[in-house]
Amino acid sequence: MIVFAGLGLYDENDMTLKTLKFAKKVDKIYAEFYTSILTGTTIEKIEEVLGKKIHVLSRKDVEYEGYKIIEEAKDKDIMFLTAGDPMVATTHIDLAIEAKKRGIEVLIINAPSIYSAVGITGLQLYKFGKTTSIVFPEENYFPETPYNVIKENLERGLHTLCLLDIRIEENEKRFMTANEGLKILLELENRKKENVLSEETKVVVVARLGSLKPKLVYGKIKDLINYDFGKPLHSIIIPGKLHFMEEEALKYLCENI
Ligand SMILES: C[S@@+](CC[C@H](N)C(=O)[O-])C[C@H]1O[C@@H](n2cnc3c(N)ncnc32)[C@H](O)[C@@H]1O
Repeated sequence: MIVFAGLGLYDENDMTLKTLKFAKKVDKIYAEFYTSILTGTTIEKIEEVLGKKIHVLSRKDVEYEGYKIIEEAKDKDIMFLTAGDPMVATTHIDLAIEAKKRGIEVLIINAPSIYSAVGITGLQLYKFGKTTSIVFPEENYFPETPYNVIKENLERGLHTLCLLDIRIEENEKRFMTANEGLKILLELENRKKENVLSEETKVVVVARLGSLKPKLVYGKIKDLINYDFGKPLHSIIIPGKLHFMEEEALKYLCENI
C-alpha cells in the first residue's frame, strides 16, 4: 500500500489525525520538500510527532526513481509525505497512477494547502481563475506565463493566485519573496506593455499561512514592493472584480497599506 499524505502549511501541528494514524502504522515514511516546505518546523520535530524516521527524497529521487518507492509498496506499507496537500501543485499523481496500474492499494490523505488557505483573505474560491507560478528568471529565460494568466483572469473579472518559485536542490536553497515576485510582474509589464499591471494595481500578499500569525497585506504594488513581509513562504493574489463582501473582508481581515 502507498499512502500519499500532506503535512499542511506551516508546522508539525498542521497534519490531520488521519495522517498521524497511518504514519504510526506504515513500515516506512518518505517525504519530499522540493515542491514546498513547512517553515515553522524541522524534520526532526515532525519525526518526533510521527514517531518514525522520515527518509527525505530529492527531486531526482522522485521524478526519475519514483518507481523504486512503488516497487517497495508492493509488499510494504509506505507513506509519502509532502508539504501542503500531496496532490496540489505537485506531480505526484503520476506515482499514484503508476501504483494503481501495478495493482497497489493507494490512499490519498488531503491536508491544508495553499490552494484552500487563500480563503483566509475573504476572497471567494468561486472567483479565482487559473493559478500561476512566478519563477526565478534566468539568463535568456524570462517566462511570460504569469502575465498572460493574470491578463486572462482579469479580463474575466477573476482573481489570480500566484505561487512563488522555490529552489531546494542539493546546493541551493532559495524561496522567492513577494517583493521579488512583484518586481518580476512589473518587469513583465515593462516588456509586454499590455496595460495589465501597474504600480497602482492593488494586490494581496499572504505570508506564512498556517501559522497562528499569518501576514495578510492588501495594497498597491508600489507600496508593497519594498515592504517587509517577514520570512517565507509568500504568495501573491491579484484580485479581479471584487464582490462587496470580498471588499469588506480585505478591509477587515488584511492589513491595508
Ligand atoms: C508548489 S506550491 C505548494 C504546493 C503544496 N502541495 C500545497 O498544497 O500547498 C508552493 C508555493 O505555495 C506557496 N505557499 C506554500 N505554503 C505557503 C504558506 N504557508 N504561506 C504562503 N504561501 C505558501 C508559496 O508560494 C510556495 O512557493
